[in-house]
Amino acid sequence: MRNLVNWDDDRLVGTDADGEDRAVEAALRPKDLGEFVGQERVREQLDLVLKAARARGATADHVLLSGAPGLGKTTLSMIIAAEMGAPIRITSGPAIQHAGDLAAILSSLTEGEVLFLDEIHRMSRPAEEMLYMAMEDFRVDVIVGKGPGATAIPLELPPFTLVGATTRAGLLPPPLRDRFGFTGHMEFYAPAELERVVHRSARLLDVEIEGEGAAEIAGRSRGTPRIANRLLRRVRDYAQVKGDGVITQRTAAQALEVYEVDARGLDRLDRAVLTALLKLFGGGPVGLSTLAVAVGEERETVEEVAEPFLVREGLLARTPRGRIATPAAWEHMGMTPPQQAGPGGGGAGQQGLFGE
Ligand SMILES: Nc1ncnc2c1ncn2[C@@H]1O[C@H](COP(=O)(O)OP(=O)(O)OP(=O)(O)O)[C@@H](O)[C@H]1O
Repeated sequence: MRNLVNWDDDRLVGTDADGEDRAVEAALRPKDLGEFVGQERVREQLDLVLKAARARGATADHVLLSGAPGLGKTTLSMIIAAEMGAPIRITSGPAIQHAGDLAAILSSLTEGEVLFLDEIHRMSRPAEEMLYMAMEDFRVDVIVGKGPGATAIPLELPPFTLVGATTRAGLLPPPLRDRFGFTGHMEFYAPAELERVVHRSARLLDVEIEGEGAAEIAGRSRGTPRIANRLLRRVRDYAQVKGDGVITQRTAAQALEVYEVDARGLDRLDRAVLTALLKLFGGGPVGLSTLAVAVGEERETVEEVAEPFLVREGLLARTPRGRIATPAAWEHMGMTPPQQAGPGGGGAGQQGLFGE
């Protein structure tokens, strides 16, 4: 079976960072809250939290950031450290499988240090329980020995700020969630905000770009700065090879057509799903398995890789009877729904056959 993570990695519009992303992201990260584009509410609230902590001369409260990949959680954690004049340690939930791994990290923190824990919902249970006490009392109990002879040795920790990141705050057990003093929910970015991200990155990458070129890239970036920066790099390549290096609306549109990212940010897989749904099943309802077979992909790929964005965009709906295309899907794909095709048109009468 095809690995879903790899599917997402391979996509130009995938949200997880690939090797090239990681190499350039460090250079493109905003360094302070003023440079951080969008997320007005989180930015404003965080600004208050940090200013108040600085005024008290205290370590900032623990911060939980939730939101989809690539929206700037890592960037924001680095900004928190920078604004507090503190060092930062970066690790992730899956990297902490034993409570001992966490104890080793916690005991080496310095006073005021920021600990960024990405994918905090994927930590092991024992590590999670150790974290409760560390967050609340700045103390951990290190268990030495096994069985009846095991002893808990208390270890004092310096005050630190935990910044936890998760794709969904709801995935966290309430006792962990409650120990954060501030929770910021990161939203997808509006096109105008992504335009600012693209302009800023173009400046840092020393690429000349026109306003309409930035708008074209922003409109295809699925509300996500990481994707905007990735598309910018591919469009830059195209502009250098096929033009004079300047990114105009035309070069951006042509380049992204070559890379099969359409005007709304849909790629080949997304369009294959919509095409099957519209052409073969008259817009649905159709069951997920049937749709997946029609697209030639695994059920999970359709459900977890393609559908979330199609649903978010209002192009596809998941109903108890199966998947259905919305009027916006017909419009986006330049097709006419069966009921509007005149007498005898479309296969609406057969739709029930394909529901699951
Ligand atoms: N608000 C923003 N303004 C400008 N650039 C941004 C912003 N948010 C994110 N970026 C850029 O997007 C890229 C991805 O951001 P980041 O790594 O912080 O995302 P993330 O939410 O931590 O993703 P993941 O959950 O996959 O680790 C970075 O290169 C960063 O420069």
